[in-house]
Amino acid sequence: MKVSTIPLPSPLSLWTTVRGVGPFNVACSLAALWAFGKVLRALRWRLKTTQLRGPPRTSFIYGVSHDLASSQDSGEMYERWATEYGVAYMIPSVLGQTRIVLCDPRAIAHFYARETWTYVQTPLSLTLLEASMGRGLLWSQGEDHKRQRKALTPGFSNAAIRKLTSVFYDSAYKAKGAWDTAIESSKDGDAVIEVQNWMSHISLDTVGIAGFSHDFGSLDGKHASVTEVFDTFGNNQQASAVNKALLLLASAFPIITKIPTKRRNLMKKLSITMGEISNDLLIRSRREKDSVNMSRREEEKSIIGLLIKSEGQDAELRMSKEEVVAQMKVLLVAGYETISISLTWALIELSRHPDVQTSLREELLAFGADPTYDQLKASLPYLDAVVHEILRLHPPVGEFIRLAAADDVIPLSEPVRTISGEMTDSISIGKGTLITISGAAINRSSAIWGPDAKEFKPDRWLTEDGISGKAKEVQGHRHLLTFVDGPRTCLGKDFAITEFKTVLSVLVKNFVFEMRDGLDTPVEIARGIFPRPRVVGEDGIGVPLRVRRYE
Ligand code: HEM
Repeated sequence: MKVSTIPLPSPLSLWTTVRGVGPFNVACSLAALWAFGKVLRALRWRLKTTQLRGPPRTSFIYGVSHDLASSQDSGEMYERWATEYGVAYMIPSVLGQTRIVLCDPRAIAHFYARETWTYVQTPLSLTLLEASMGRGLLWSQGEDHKRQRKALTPGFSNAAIRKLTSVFYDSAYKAKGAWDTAIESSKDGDAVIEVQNWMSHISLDTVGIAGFSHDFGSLDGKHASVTEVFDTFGNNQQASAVNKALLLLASAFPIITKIPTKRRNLMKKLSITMGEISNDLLIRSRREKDSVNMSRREEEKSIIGLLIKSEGQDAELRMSKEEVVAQMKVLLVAGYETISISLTWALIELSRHPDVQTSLREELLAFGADPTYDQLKASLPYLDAVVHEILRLHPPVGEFIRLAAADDVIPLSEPVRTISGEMTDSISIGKGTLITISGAAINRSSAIWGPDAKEFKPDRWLTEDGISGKAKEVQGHRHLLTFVDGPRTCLGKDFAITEFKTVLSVLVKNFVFEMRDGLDTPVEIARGIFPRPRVVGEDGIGVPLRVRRYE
């Protein structure tokens, strides 16, 4: 039998055809193909995804994203919508995109169990994370994330943090020394101290020494280039309307992040500065690792020491030099801003609640000596309660958006009404769905934490009934989403809580804090890399407190 073959066009004939058709027609055909693909994907998404109710768009272009981005408390908006539309709902986002918001403990637990595999970073997050920190732990997903996390984990073990506790105390006592001097030189016996700046110095020097055996010296008044860049972000509050619009539109078109805006230039500067610091530290630590001097070798117990070790024999955990540098950037960003924000909020809330401040001081003074790592964990219940109440009310990172990389079905603990009016106790998620979880909304939800959810009440942590039944359904450290949950749960959680407790205990034992302009001084949210508190009317991220010695 004769098999007829269809002759393939030669490259030359193809080129001739393309030339004949003309570039305009080729461009039109490609655009039509792209649009067709988009329509097909949208149709598939509609078929595969439960269509839920939700708030109407307030802007044709941004949906409700602009309202959320400019709100002082997006958590409150998410909570209000949950009351109206149920524990899972849809919000209109930029350029016709839709996001599903989960406010249900069962759904959230299901979601976090599938993080980095079914639910992954959005293209915009990937672009921004890579530009600022490289392809480190926060950027990686799936198997790659698992490998990187395994290599870093020993640096955060209980034994490792127990050893680092003295570093936390050293930073706290340096700040105490400087504040003593400031108070002594004032004739009124007190001083107005801009505490946010000091909390940043404490957290930067601590993460430098504990993470890489590098003293940034910011508590000794040294200028650290990394703080300059972070501060520029913090002081860059009045981002122009154009910049804000570009950032929002970038969620639909990540390529927009390549436009050289002021924010992008700052991100670039941040990356270069952190890259330089990381490189210097890497070279020094390698030199020390090779040194025959045993006391030097002991420094390998710092987080970077362990990272560098992972460059060695164990092929499974092997990381490239770029990855090691990226992890150092991740540690700097994760360990610097978050703790500094939490400590600042703690000093604000203690100034607003003098009774809580007094009770905390009484517990610390009754305890006597500076508590050890194990005592900080188990022997100071009121300190523990204050710290967790701050972490609940003021999570430094309040909201996460992820993309479904595969179809899924998410179970709910209570049914919700769909757009067509039926009740459902699970929602189908089509590949490509954007999912939002607001830790701030869940941590402060009255439906979950009870009617006093918005109040600063450390006592709730002291009794079994202080935490309501619904809150107990929230999975995550102490039923909070502050450190999230699942494979991406904060690796530095024990580091963070120990540092938080150490610094707070030294400061509250030795000083009394008051809002400079009275108990009711309003505090607002200023937007830097992370949202930070700021006393209304202050420049940048100023939080001035009146501080006197406790005698
Ligand atoms: C109050 C302080 C802190 C809070 C509230 C916090 C919160 C978080 C959150 C929410 C994440 C998840 C990020 C995401 O999924 O995109 C995270 C991840 C991470 N945090 Fe923290 N963090 C704190 C302090 C620290 C400190 C002090 C360190 C290190 C010294 C640290 C190291 C990390 C690392 C390495 C990750 C990445 C984990 C992964 O992707 O597997 N964090 N943190």
